[in-house]
Amino acid sequence: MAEQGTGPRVPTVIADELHIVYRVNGGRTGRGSATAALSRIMRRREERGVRTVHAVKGVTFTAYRGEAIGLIGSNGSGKSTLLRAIAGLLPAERGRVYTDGQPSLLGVNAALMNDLTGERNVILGGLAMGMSREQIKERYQQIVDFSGINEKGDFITLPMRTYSSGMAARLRFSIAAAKDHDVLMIDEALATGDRKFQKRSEDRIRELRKEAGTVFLVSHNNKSIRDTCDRVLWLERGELRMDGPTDEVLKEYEKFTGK
Ligand SMILES: Nc1ncnc2c1ncn2[C@@H]1O[C@H](COP(=O)(O)OP(=O)(O)OP(=O)(O)O)[C@@H](O)[C@H]1O
Repeated sequence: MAEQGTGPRVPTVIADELHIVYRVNGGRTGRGSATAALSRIMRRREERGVRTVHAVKGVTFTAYRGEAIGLIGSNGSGKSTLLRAIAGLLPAERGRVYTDGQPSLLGVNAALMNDLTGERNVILGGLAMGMSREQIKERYQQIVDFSGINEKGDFITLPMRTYSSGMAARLRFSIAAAKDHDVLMIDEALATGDRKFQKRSEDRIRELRKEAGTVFLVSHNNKSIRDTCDRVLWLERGELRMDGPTDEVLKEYEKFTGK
């Protein structure tokens, strides 16, 4: 847990017995192998209805100001779903999420516009985060420098669709990191950057924590989690399997994954 100096610990996110269920209409694929088609015919009655995916099952935890919390677990274990629920983008089926302020979710799919230039996207992203035009103007150069987008030429004036996935992820992270957040949630953003950029982002995450926010980081990179987080939540099949100090949880997780 984070060392918070003096004073009581301030909760920023509370998940209380949280359940998230997706509902998928029909769920028929329309295409696929002959076996898939056959099993579709056999199951067609059930498939006409709504199918459900119970992605988060009874998760309970409290996050405090100043903590950087890693979210780990196998593919499909519910990490992104949990973050989306904390951000208020998905309704709870049962249970509740309480947050202090509006959490910002920075995902690899964060909504920037591919046809706009990097420059315009910095403005768009800044406005979307609630910054004023003046604040964006003030921090514009800092955002571009942090992203390193212009290190290999004047890319910031080109449309984002011309960026590699790593470059786009760097710009998204840089925009989000320019603001001080009460609760910042980062979904795999660091995984796509190169090592030098990862280092820079990790330093910025540490700074954001010092500025008294809470940071959540979803990553399959145990090193990133180790270098950045002091606490880890491990989800498996939608259930919270472990919640504790990074070293303890990663030790068990590495046993589980056989690393
Ligand atoms: N929009 C959706 N509609 C229906 N089911 C979904 C949707 N998004 C995710 N799921 C399902 O919810 C479960 C949890 O998915 P989620 O994306 O939260 O996992 P994750 O731990 O972030 O996975 P990964 O590590 O692969 O990114 C999975 O079974 C997935 O198939």
